[in-house]
Amino acid sequence: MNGSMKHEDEGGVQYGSPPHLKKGGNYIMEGMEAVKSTFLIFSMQEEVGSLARALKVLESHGINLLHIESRPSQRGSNYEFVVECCNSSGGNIEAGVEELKSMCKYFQIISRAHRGNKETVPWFPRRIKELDRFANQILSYGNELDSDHPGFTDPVYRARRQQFADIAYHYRHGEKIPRVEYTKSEIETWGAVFSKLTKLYKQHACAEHNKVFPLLIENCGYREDNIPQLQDVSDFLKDCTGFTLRPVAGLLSSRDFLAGLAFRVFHSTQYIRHPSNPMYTPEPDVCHELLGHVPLFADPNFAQFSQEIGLASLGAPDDDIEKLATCYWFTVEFGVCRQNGELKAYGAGLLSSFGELQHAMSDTPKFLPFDPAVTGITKYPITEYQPLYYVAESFEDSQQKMIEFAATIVRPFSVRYNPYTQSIETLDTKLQIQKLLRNIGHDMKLFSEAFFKIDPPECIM
Ligand SMILES: C[C@H](O)[C@H](O)[C@H]1CNc2nc(N)[nH]c(=O)c2N1
Ligand SMILES: N[C@@H](Cc1ccccc1)C(=O)O
Ligand SMILES: [Fe+2]
Repeated sequence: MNGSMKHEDEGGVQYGSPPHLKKGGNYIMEGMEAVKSTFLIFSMQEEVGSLARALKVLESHGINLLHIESRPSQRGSNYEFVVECCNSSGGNIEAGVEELKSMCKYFQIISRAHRGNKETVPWFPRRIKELDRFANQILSYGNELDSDHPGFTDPVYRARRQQFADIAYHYRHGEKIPRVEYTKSEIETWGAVFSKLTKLYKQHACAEHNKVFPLLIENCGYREDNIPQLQDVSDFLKDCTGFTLRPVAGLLSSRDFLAGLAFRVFHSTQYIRHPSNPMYTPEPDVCHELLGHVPLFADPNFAQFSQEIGLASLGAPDDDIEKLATCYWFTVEFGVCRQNGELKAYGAGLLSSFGELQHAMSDTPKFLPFDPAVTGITKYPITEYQPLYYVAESFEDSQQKMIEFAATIVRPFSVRYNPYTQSIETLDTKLQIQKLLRNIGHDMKLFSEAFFKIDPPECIM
């Protein structure tokens, strides 16, 4: 990966803390935090000339303004302002904030630099476009990840990876994902993975995965001799569940990755694993995303489940993100469930690695029942087969338990995704809740109308 992109040790949370990772090399810590800007979201008591007055206050404290926007407020007052600022020129954000706060009806601070500051909510994207900010916040080999990976020392492979990284860095929300012409050797690697896995799926994949897979063959060019294009897969998912793909250069921090899910956006790598070891790779690659994850994102229940996990993560404290990410790891990435009395794989990391799938379906590893309270604090390795898997009673059961666990995360507000504006609404006023109730009223009316049109009324579930 780009050698100039250093990830500093921010003293961040240890995610998973596998023992073989270097110190400071947290698996999925809080990204690079390239720009530690702070977002102030507020509405003023007096409307006339209010933004100008607010900006004057900030300027008088020497605060650098990076971006300003005004929108109709969802909270009932006329306008809401969002000001992105930073301290870099020796200004004093704290003092500026104190003064501004006293003039405001509503005031919230979100910041990447939230640690140790009780009043600051960890930064999260509020509009889908803000996912563009994740582009260069990835973890890379030689830094956070072990460098004993064959692809790390192969200069041809490194150069190719750089091309893919460039696509991801330059990608902006709303653009088509660039099509890639894969080389003969890359297609061979894909072919080896594809043919081996599709044979194993029949016996070892969960029913949900097996159900969707033929659709991907029909619609998205899933074939042994073809690596599907991310844009085609994204278009297909959009039709099924509204999920879309975004190219990403590598592993994102848990916080960023989960935030994408809140918008029904899945960050997908586009490069393929090193040809020396098709049966297992320690990093996500296009095989992992397309064969492991994508089939389930086409399932409406799973899509909703994923979005709920994403929404639960927004603005959550670091230790909750860590638990959520660990549960995500042991379910969506490496989950095993019981179907008709047999163990089946539903985790994407199993469904994309024929080495680990066979390992997981043997009696070598340990199996324990999935329980978020226990699972959420379990340590796990990331660059080798899992020694332990958590077994769900069913696929639905693990989703249900995860949702219940997510509900225990404490935040001063609730969040809701508005699909029309593709933005996150934080719900913290009566007016917003009244509006929500009105919407539910409309839905109920539609529901009863439709119900009575069905003659004779059939079972509605
Ligand atoms: C949320 C949890 O940490 C999970 O394993 C994430 C982390 N970051 C990621 N980043 C990318 N690009 N792809 C992934 O599948 C993941 N998985
Ligand atoms: N080990 C998986 C890829 C992966 C890496 C890291 C996390 C999850 C999955 C494979 O070989 O397909
Ligand atoms: Fe994954």
